[in-house]
Amino acid sequence: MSTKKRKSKSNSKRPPKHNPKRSSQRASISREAVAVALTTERDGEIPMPPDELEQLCVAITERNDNVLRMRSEALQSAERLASNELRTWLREKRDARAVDWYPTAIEAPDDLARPSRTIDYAAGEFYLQDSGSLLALAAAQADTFQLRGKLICDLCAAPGGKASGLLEAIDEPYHVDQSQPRGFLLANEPILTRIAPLSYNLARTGSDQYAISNEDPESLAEKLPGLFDLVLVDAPCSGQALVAKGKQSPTALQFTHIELNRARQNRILAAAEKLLRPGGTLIYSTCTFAVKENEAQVQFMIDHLGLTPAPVQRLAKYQTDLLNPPNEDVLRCSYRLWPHRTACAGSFAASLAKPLGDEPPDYDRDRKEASWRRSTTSRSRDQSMVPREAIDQLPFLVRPDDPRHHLQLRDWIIDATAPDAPDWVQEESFRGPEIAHRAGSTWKPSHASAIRHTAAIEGLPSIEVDDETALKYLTGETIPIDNPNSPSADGASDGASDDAPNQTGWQIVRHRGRPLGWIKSNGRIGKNHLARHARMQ
Ligand SMILES: C[S@@+](CC[C@H](N)C(=O)[O-])C[C@H]1O[C@@H](n2cnc3c(N)ncnc32)[C@H](O)[C@@H]1O
Repeated sequence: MSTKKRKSKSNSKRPPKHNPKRSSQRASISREAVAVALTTERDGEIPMPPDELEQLCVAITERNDNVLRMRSEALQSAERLASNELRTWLREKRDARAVDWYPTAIEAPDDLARPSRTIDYAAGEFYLQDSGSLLALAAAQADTFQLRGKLICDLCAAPGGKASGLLEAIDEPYHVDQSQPRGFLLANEPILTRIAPLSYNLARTGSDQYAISNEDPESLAEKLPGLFDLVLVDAPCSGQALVAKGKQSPTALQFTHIELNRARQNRILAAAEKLLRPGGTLIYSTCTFAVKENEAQVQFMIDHLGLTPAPVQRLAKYQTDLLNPPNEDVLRCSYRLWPHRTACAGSFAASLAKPLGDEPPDYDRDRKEASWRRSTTSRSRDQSMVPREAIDQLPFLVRPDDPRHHLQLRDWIIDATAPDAPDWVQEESFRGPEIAHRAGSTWKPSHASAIRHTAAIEGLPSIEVDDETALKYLTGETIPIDNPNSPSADGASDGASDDAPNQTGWQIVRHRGRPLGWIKSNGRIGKNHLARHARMQ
């Protein structure tokens, strides 16, 4: 962990340095192609000075290190972290490394070589992402307490970089202070194969205040019109900012590609407007540079969807000036991060509001009439769907009578929906946080059920491990069970006497009280059941 690593800085306080070793595709992106992408019309003027355009063409192929978007609990008490490097940075030098537009994210300390290979990362203390993608979260004010208790829809959510930030924003304050209202997030992703990473990233937050849907935006808007306080459209786009990551080819700069994306974005935005309650906020973002997919879409929302600009004061210095001809309404609620100015991959975000109508729907009612207060008929019907074998095999986990969740069976997966989830989560059969699944004839606890917030896993069998054992576990190894008196998460002894046999069966591995995943113990060793995608590579 202490190996020195050269980092390119992603904070606007430090302008990027050109690193030729990182410019693998540099030769394949021409200044002309970027220029076309930046014009609103095929033959329009290039709205950026030529020398700046040149800098952009170089920067577009540079790689930047991801930053650490910290969980608020970690920021409040750095002591809970295992990494000395991170603890020191958070205690003493956090401001110097904070991302300018999203101060609860920091650049990785130089002496923390691979943040993704730390116990703290496995324990969900931070999420790694390009600092550019934090622009949309900043526009949504996800690093303040303004979103707590809100009902939010992330319409294009996979793999969940922004959805997990929104989920923390609506729910984490509750876990720090339980008098705070709880919010709820619907994370929608129309492409089925992208749901698994989305589920994992949402589960990592430890929250159960979410559901996942796999719908086309238009059909979702028909089911849930006028409900949400905030809708995020982090749209599929030509992805010009992803060229350096190798996730997009330079064809992302072609006119036809941009045009196809623009048309798709129009449809998604129209659905997003329908999902919003009057007075609600729409955050639109992309990771592309084309004006047609950015400022021109904001113009579309104002002209055709009746939305109004909702400027975000703190982002004023990132306000865009690229529109030809300029339109004040568009420019004052639209923000850009440029890779040649800030050393992130580059991104766009805009904030708009839906005007208040005459009769705002009583969206609060949906949340208040939560599932655990609803009629016993629907509750017992859903709970009875849980197979008897699942309850018999995992009696400590699959408990239909537990008021802390509402169980649902789907495709041999048992979800545990939050008790105060809105009714439509069950009615529409959206997926919730997974607690168990069937493999062959055996029911197994799911990874997500181990890594929930401490209150949700209270009372479940667990074993506390030291740094060395935690690292072993995270790389997929079997671990020794040699400490029957190890403290459980709340610091209490597990009650075993010196000569008592070690616990057997399913147990949650915890490090400093923070859950990491499951093992199955035979009393001497713990067989590793950490989900493959959660392992350190
Ligand atoms: C830019 S990515 C979203 C990234 C995500 N918000 C994050 O922060 O991790 C766009 C997502 O939109 C999804 N998508 C593709 N077509 C869509 C459509 N017609 N409607 C909504 N989403 C779509 C893609 O599958 C992709 O997961």
